[in-house]
Amino acid sequence: MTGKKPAPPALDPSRDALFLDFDGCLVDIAPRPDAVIVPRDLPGILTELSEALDGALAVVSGRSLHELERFLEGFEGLMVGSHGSEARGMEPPMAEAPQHLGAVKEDLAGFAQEHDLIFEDKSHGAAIHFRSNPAKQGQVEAFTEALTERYDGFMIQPAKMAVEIRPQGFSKDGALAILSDLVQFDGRKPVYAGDDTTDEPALAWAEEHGGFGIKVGDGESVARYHLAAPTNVRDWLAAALRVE
Ligand SMILES: O=P(O)(O)OC[C@H]1O[C@H](O[C@H]2O[C@H](CO)[C@@H](O)[C@H](O)[C@H]2O)[C@H](O)[C@@H](O)[C@@H]1O
Repeated sequence: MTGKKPAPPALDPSRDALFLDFDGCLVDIAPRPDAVIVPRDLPGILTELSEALDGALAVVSGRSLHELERFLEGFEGLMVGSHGSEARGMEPPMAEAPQHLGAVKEDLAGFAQEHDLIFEDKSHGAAIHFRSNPAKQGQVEAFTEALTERYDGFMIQPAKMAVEIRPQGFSKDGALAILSDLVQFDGRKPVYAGDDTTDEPALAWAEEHGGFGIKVGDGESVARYHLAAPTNVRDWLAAALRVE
């Protein structure tokens, strides 16, 4: 169990590279995607840390890039969105929105409306959230599965009380590999913090590339370290600045 795993060692800004998931890692999970509460000092902490790491810090999220930019307004550092297909501060992994995206969104939005569920419109995909009615999970899964069979180039991304449809061929660990080729990451030890199954390949990537992973919250993980909640992650980040 992750609960038995230790807390991570202090971040070393002179040697580490830091990759941070957003939902469930930097901010608490909320009842709806638009209801997350971003602590006022978070963009400032990320900015200071990014400077301390000479730019070797990136937020890596399943969120659309424009949503991340809105939530973290004031932080101008590296960001990867849409589960690795969008980025700011590096070459965007996916140059254009996927073909058939409009049709996929239209079908998903219609399904969500019909079943009184939340539809999340995303830059390269979309999500249906069933947190308000978990009994709908099976229907959401069947519908989204059928959509990915109808439209080439998309895949299912299971999420916390949601199912997402996103483009094939992109991933958070793939984004870490691209980021690591940037000069500011050269020779640094990758440290990745994340809470969800979507973060596991990136946590594994950090472990396999000389660094370590930090699993946030409950659940099995390949990460060797553990923090219980986003507040503990933010404390860990702030502690690294106090040492500076
Ligand atoms: O990669 P992440 O930064 O962890 O983003 C993953 C998905 O997070 C969001 O959904 C989740 O958080 C919501 C707000 O707390 C919550 O209401 C929902 O149930 C969770 O699944 C976001 O809406 C997605 O777009 C992200 O891909």
